[in-house]
Amino acid sequence: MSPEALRRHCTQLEERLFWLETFIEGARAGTWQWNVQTGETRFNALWAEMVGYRLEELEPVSIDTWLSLVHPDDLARSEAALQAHFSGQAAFYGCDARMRHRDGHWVWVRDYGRVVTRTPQGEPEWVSGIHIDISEHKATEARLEQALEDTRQLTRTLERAQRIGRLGYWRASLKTGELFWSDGIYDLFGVSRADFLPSVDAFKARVHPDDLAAVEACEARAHETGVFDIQHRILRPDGSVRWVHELADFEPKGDEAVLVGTVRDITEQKELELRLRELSITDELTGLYNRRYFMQRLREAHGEVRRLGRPSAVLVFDFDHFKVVNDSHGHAMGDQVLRRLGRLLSERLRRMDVPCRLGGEEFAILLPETSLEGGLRLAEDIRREVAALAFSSAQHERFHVSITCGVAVLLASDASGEEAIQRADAALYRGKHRGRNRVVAGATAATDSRE
Ligand SMILES: Nc1nc2c(ncn2[C@@H]2O[C@H](COP(=O)(O)OP(=O)(O)OP(=O)(O)O)[C@@H](O)[C@H]2O)c(=O)[nH]1
Repeated sequence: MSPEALRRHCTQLEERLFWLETFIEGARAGTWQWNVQTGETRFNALWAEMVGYRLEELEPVSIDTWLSLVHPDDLARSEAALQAHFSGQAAFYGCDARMRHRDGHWVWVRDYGRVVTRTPQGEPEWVSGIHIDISEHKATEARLEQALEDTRQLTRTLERAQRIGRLGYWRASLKTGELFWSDGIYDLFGVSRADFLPSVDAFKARVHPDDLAAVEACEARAHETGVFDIQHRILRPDGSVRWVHELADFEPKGDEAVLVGTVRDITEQKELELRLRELSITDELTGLYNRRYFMQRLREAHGEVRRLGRPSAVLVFDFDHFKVVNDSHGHAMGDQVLRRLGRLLSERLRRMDVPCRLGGEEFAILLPETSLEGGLRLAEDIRREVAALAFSSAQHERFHVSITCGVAVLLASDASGEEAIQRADAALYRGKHRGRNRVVAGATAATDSRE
């Protein structure tokens, strides 16, 4: 090489060295070189600075300098990474390790390196690498990990609390129909995460058909009131029915209508509530409605007659000579007769009819959408069927019973529904006088002549 070429080459080398140093400084990288065979080691000033020393203070440096500063728990990892590289398994050596700072705290370094020369036998000889201080990054990572763990813990607590409270939470986009369910809701709906993809439509398909209109009305109302609050039934795939309470409000998100809410299993509470309601309107002995409920329905029916002209009839009847039944066959037998009548009425009347035990051995039936003629026909049927019942006393004596029944219709001109009861009662009284076991029509505006 000519002296001129040599000078150019040297200048180029110097230039490259200069730039290399700027890269290293810019990266705040500590550099190391290590002769694996002799243990000779070289560090740059930044390597020492990273752990709070000036390079001179660490002299004489060797591989032991590194070994004395690295965290004992990280040594094995570093050793394994080195071996992986030496054996050719890994193209580079790379390991995160802690080094003790002069102040006593630990500095996290990312350590990269690679074999530069090998012995004629192929053993690694010179290895070089760099240290980058990643303490800040590690601290952020630790904070993130802690935050993640806190979130996991919170989620576990939330899920547990929800399980205990039989509560699930959901998020529905009414615009796209997308729906998110928490785990608890899958259990509540009796479906598995694997086979069921929640969506607003899929949810509605699980709502009890009788409650769907109410759920949709509640959804429509929610757009105005901002609140979605409804109790309804759901049908599970196994055919069972559960009651749920949904409570939600809107979360404004772009132009999407997003409802966020909770769902709670209230089946037991609802069944108890329905049972209590049933008990509060039922006569214990006969299973028919009680007087209080009957009067309430009578008021409603009277309102409908007035407002809509919808006709309703009432039957009032009691047993004939019931005292004799009690006296001859015992009070328990009398009760049995009353229960049998309860069964007969429950079996033969329409769902909309309201049979009730007014008290003692006196009964009434409200027949919505029924004329006087219709009421009289039904009363006659019941009278006949009661008369056909055969009872057998404890002493095996067979006996029959009969009823006398008064029938009246609710009139728009009545001040209250009770006036119809009074007319039916008056007809019943006349029936008793005429010899019992009969049906008598009460007065109506059109049939006053029957009085
Ligand atoms: N076993 C039983 N008897 C009852 C019950 N409530 C009322 N009674 C009886 O029903 C009878 C009603 O008697 P009365 O009002 O004189 O009427 P009745 O004997 O049916 O005679 P008429 O109605 O005039 O045909 C009384 O003996 C009551 O004790 C009840 O819950 N169970």
